[in-house]
Amino acid sequence: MAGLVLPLEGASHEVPIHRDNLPEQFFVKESAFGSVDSSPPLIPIPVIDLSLLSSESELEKLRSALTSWGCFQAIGHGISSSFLDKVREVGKEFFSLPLEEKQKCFRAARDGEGFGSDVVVSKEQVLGWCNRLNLMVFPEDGRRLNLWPENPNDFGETLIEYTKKIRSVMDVVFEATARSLKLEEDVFLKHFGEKTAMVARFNFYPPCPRTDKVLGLKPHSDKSGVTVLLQDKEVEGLQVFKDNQWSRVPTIPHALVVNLGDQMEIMTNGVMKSPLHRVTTNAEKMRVSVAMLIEPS
Ligand SMILES: O=C(O)CCC(=O)C(=O)O
Ligand SMILES: [Fe+2]
Repeated sequence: MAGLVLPLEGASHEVPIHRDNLPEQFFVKESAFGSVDSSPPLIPIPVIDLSLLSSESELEKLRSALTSWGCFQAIGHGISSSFLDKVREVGKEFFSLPLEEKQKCFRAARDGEGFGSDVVVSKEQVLGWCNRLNLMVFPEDGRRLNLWPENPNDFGETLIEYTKKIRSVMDVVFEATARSLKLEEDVFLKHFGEKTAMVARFNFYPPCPRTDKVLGLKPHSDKSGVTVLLQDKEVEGLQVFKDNQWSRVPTIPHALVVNLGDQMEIMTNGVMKSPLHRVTTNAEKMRVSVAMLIEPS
């Protein structure tokens, strides 16, 4: 529902929202997954150097990460830090445009693509403090360019370049994942080939006046095969649920967070995990992340 973009826009540009008048729909109810401000310990998710995956020890780290956490921070992926900065930057530039400009990319009701906040399906629904821009980036003939921002003017070329680079990174990860499980090297690659669907999701979390009650994204697992996430360079927020507690995912500016989605958990009969994760809010700073959701064909 496009109109719901407005309260969040107000927080960053227009009518300031005060602690006392935040709509209740944003308040998280207590759940089995603990409260919002549970100050989780910083148990870092594993870090895997993709350039070392020819070694047995790094491969074993990968296997252990995917079967216990279902996610890891990938370094040594070959994408330059300056290009990762550029990807974050075009996202930030788009989100900081006036609402009239962003409206050109608005998501229509019942459409998954375009710019907007949570799709509202029930009155009871708790809303996330997040605006998102979803765009299909692969296959090429699936791109709906009318929803792609024209401003900043290098948005499109940057996203296309990023898509290519993420596809190459994923080829390495899929091949190594298969080897780590002692399976045929192409067992995953052949499910994520030419017919793979890839969606880019730019998440934008404005500063929030009630960090104690409101989440950027509620606990969820991704429905994708695999998600590759570029976190904000400075502002932390992502948390992963493991062993009955939330762990913070520290920001490593040049790393990509790889997390498995439900379809990989199903394809591997639960040997690999699709982790539950959530995003907290920040009172002073906005946060941007860019998720690439990769679906098996
Ligand atoms: O913003 C983040 O760190 C996580 C985003 C996420 O979980 C998602 O887009 O599904
Ligand atoms: Fe997610």
